[in-house]
Amino acid sequence: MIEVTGLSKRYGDVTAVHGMTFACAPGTVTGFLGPNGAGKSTTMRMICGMTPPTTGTATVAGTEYRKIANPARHVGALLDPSAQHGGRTGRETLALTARLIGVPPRRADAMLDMVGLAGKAARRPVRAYSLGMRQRLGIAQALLGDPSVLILDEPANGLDPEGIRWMRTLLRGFADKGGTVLLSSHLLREVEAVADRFVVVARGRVVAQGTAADLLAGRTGTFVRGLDPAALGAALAAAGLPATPDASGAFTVAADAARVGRAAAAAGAVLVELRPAGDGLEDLFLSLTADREPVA
Ligand SMILES: Nc1ncnc2c1ncn2[C@@H]1O[C@H](COP(=O)(O)OP(=O)(O)OP(=O)(O)O)[C@@H](O)[C@H]1O
Repeated sequence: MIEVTGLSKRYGDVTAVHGMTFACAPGTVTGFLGPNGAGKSTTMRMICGMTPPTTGTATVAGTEYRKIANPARHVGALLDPSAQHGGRTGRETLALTARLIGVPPRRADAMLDMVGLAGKAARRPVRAYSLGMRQRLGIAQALLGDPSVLILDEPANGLDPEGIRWMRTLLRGFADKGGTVLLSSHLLREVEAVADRFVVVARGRVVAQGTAADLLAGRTGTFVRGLDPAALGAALAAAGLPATPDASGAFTVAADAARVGRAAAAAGAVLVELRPAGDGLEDLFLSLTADREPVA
């Protein structure tokens, strides 16, 4: 469980994070979404005890990160893949961490294998790694202590489509076994397929949170296009359905698809398109985060 309560961070006159409150439950993946500069990294750094909050609290399993004994055994974090020492090989990096956190060295090899960095890749210095390889190494490092919580800042950066799919499967499996995952991204499509819940942030504040269904509740409607726009417009009007035409002659109707379809059928209007209105998660995310100016 991750609990963030009234968390704020000011840097001089910039408020990077402003009164954020949210929680991530075991068994779930939470997508932490927001445009560049929204305050995601700062929040994750505060949860992981790397940046002190100005006000508010962040706890993992009820305890502040800094007060957890051997935190890597409870919380796996990937906050900055470029922070790894470039002169060490992937294997040395993990072996060193394994020793520091008290896990057997063979677990380092198992993790390298799991993230696809076994063999030759493990023996190359990290400075020769691509960003995607660094992300994989960072994920291996985060998992090394067999934690129950994962906090990953933009882990999909630098991963190819196969790598992104691999990561999704890994995170889903982790959560399905009872783990808690907080996963940030500035791109909805990177987290949409794996997240159970979303915390959407903009300008340092939480602007929406919940499941996709929660976020989209009340934003329903039906998009409909007829072969003859005038005939369809007349059919919708005759059925008393409120319809807004667009420039192409299609309509967004404040009614479900069945009612719209029936109205068209009753008037003999031929439909060429009938679907939920285009107010999907992506549109919602863009409209919630449209203004990218940070709060001063
Ligand atoms: N150490 C710092 N000193 C001053 N300002 C900072 C510092 N760290 C972050 N900020 C500012 O805080 C705001 C939030 O930054 P943060 O990196 O948390 O956003 P983000 O959502 O993670 O964005 P990105 O996706 O670009 O990393 C930005 O305006 C940033 O410039």
